[in-house]
Amino acid sequence: MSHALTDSASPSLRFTKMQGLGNDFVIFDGVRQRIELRPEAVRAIADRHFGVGCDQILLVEAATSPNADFRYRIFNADGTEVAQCGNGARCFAVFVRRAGLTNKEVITVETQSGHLMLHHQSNGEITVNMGIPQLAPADVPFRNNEEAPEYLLSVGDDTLRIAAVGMGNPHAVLRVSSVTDAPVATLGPRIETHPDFPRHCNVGFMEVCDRSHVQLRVWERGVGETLACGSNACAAIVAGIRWDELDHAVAVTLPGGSLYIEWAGPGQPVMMTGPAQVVFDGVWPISAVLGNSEGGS
Ligand SMILES: N[C@@H](CCC[C@H](N)C(=O)O)C(=O)O
Repeated sequence: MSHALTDSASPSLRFTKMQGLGNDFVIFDGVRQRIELRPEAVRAIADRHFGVGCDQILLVEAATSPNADFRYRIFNADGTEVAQCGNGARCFAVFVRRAGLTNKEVITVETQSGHLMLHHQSNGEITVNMGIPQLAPADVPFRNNEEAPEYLLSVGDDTLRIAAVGMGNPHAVLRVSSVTDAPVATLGPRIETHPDFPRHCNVGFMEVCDRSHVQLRVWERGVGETLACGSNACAAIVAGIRWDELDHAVAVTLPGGSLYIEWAGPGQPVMMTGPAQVVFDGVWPISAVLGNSEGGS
């Protein structure tokens, strides 16, 4: 039997639609349902016209290591599996408590980029320890011989100044004088797929308002422009601090709302605080992916 997406008990899967600053997710409980997500299933569910519609799908599973509470997997709308998602991490934290999978206030979760710690705050927001940023080019990964706060990147006839930062996933960050006029849709995909980023990258266009406030728009790898990207917001603040243009605690205004990011400096983890909200619960028919009414073959 070959399934694009399977559930041992029924031909449908329960999901919860959530959003963190408008970066939206379909979240599946893979602890209580047996789920295998293949790229064509991800694309069908994420489709905004023929599916549920989302930027990423999150699959919550039982932990595989004893020092974690859960494992969670992240899939971009184009079907690719990726290692990190800041807004998704906050939604995951709300999801597991609401689903009755845990009542802990501090949750440790395994991801492909390592363990993350998530703290529920008394005001309902979530703080995520996003880990220590990767600054060595090979770790981003980015093709350059030496580590530097800024690199030159040739894109067509232009030479851009960018930062390359790993947050468990790869990021480029550029300064712009105005996020409103930033060429996100034109330059974003060219930097995303630039050969100097061998695994492609998420691209942030950052306007520094003052040392404790920036505005940011993000072209996300595997999605396009989203209303917010938590991991790129972390990368942007790391870049801005390394350029000595920002203090160590910064408010980041994205099209979908604001995050608060703190970073003490190299070797220290980035802390991200922001909201996460449930939009609705739903049921996805497996036949919608398989193209038949049986839910299997
Ligand atoms: N929206 C996320 C990032 C999701 C993954 C990213 N598109 C990638 O391919 O690395 C966030 O909030 O961090």
